[in-house]
Amino acid sequence: MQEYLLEFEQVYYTYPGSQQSTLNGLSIKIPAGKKCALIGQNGCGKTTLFLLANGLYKPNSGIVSWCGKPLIYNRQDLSKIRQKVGLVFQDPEQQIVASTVEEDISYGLCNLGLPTAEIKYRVEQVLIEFGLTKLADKPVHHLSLGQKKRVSIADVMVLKPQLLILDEPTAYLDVKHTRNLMKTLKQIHQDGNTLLMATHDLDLVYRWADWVFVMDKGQLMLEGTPEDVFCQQTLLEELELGVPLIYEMLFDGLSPEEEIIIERVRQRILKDS
Ligand SMILES: Nc1ncnc2c1ncn2[C@@H]1O[C@H](COP(=O)(O)OP(=O)(O)OP(=O)(O)O)[C@@H](O)[C@H]1O
Repeated sequence: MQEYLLEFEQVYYTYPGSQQSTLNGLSIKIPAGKKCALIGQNGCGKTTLFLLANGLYKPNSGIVSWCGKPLIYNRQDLSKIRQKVGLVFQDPEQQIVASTVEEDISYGLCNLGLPTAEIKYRVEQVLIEFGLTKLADKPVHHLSLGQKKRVSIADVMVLKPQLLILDEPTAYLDVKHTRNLMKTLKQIHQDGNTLLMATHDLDLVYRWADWVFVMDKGQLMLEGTPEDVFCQQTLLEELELGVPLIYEMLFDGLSPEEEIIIERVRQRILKDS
């Protein structure tokens, strides 16, 4: 039976001072062990969902649960949920707090009050895993954007979250750094973690995700495997989201011969992902 890590049930959220609610009865369940993608227009509420997911914001009404238990908004429980739900912001500058890479990665562990030897061990492991050992003593503000993104994921992964949430992780990255990042995420998933990524890159969603959520105006409109979701061309066009390039071609009225070739390409994309 499918287990769910994080669940939102009829969640409403309005930013203080705002006239309009951002989440409008959002119900969504994040399945354990999957690579989930979250798509939706700018401003539909993806980042807001993430900020409620790890307890940074509290719903005005509705329930946010972790492994079937509603979150309790006290200091102790929030500290626990923030270890289980790791949130990587779109802009690494929002996340990086210390002056060197090593200090930055150890920051969260120091806050947890772990023994020095354990902090040292875990930081060393993560530096190796993320290929950051050579950069350990480097000032963070000397790093490239791709390196900063890697550090911001390492900052979160060192806390061993069960669910890693990434807000547009490939934004502004070039092809090489996007590929490296996707390799890193593949490894994180193979290590048994659940991933939830917001992105506007539908081709990436098609290649990478095994479950897709579609949001609009603070609500969940559609969910399913990439194949099931991207078949819903009419709805996706209504939501002004479009479809991955390969589906655009398939929907484009191909000749039977062309259809066979595109279908082969589609199978190849899925095989390589
Ligand atoms: N601090 C805030 N105060 C008031 N309104 C906010 C605040 N942060 C976000 N909003 C509003 O909430 C809505 C949802 O924003 P959110 O950042 O969650 O969208 P998003 O789906 O992540 O967008 P994008 O794809 O552009 O990142 C937008 O209308 C935004 O203007």
